[in-house]
Amino acid sequence: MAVREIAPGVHAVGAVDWNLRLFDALIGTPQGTSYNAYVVKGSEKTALIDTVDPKFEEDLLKNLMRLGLGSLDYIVINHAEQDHSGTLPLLLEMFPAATVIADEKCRDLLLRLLLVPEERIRIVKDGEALDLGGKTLEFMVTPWVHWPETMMTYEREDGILFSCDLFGSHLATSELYADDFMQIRPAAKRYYAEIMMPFRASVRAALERVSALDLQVIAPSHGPLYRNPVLILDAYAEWTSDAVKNLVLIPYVSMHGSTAKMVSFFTDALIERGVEVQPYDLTRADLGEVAMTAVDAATIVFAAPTVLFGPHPAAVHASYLLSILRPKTKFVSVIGSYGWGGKTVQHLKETLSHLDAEMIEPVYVRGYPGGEDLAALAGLADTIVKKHEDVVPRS
Ligand SMILES: Cc1cc2nc3c(=O)[nH]c(=O)nc-3n(C[C@H](O)[C@H](O)[C@H](O)COP(=O)(O)O)c2cc1C
Repeated sequence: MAVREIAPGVHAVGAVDWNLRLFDALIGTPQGTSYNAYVVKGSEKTALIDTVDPKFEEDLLKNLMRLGLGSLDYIVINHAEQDHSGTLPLLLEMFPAATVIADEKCRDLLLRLLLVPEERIRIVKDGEALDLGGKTLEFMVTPWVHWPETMMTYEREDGILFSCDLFGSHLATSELYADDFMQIRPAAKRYYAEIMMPFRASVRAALERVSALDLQVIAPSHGPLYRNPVLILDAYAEWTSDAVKNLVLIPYVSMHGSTAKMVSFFTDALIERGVEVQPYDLTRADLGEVAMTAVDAATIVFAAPTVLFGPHPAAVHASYLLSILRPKTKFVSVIGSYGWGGKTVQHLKETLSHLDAEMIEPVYVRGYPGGEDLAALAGLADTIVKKHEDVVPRS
């Protein structure tokens, strides 16, 4: 990514990863990503805010050269994850006078993850400020806005918040700003679902602090920047709120069509009752989209057949992933088909019990669903409608 000016003396110097398709060896990134880093140059001192994934160290170094930076006084590390901190060891070699600025927990992680020499790190506390000469950096320690050590940096004079992973999106684009928010929104929501959703309470607390700032620009560490911050702040307020939609998410898998028949009937039954439904066939679904739907869904119903005495492995993977992403879903249930016996329902119930959601009695049937089985599914749809009446505001 070319060097871009955000305000006088403040530049974006990060890199775009156009081709990344899997992040953390776990989540799909169909639109690539970027690793954003920023230079803030005061009249006295110069700071680099975050670095880039080590795969892109050359891009960062070139950008620093293009800015004509002969020296760096500070390298602020908001987050110790290697996609933001990984180039630090090289930078410390190249800029021997630079001091690393980090909070205490980040210091501990930098020592362990990157073997950074302890004497190069200066610890800052929440609310502490660093004067670069006409540019003041204020540090906001926001634990569990992804990892335990996460921090944000606010540049007071220009009203720029370097929010690190908060408000990020995995989106490779040549645009510096997310001016067309509706175009960016799905990528921002996907990022929230995959990265931030497990920490909804901490994110909400951070959101309150951020909303009180005089904000001109939000500059996250992935994806485009926001120079109209209210749009992303409003979206986050909605996603992190307790409100759910009249929506049922159905992740399902079926080998020979019995569970698929149940899903098809159940989907229609919910639609007929005025409930929005989103089924995903787990053999081909993008789990990022499943997670995005889980951001709003009042109910999740897992649908899986029994394979070797337990749930089909595709359902094991997806249910475990959803249980650790911790959506605000209020109700869960299980449907599916078996041949002779096993522990599918117990297994999925146990996994889904990690969500703070009420379990509605599963409908688990032997073989291909007959009339009574379909009636039981219609009953489940009726129950869901009633449950939703209590938690979904009427429009
Ligand atoms: C590889 C394989 C393993 C199976 N293991 C079990 C099992 O351990 N217990 C059981 O009750 N049924 C088992 N079944 C039978 C299926 O659960 C049953 O046929 C079910 O109706 C399949 O649902 P589906 O058509 O949605 O795939 C197995 C089927 C297959 C293909």
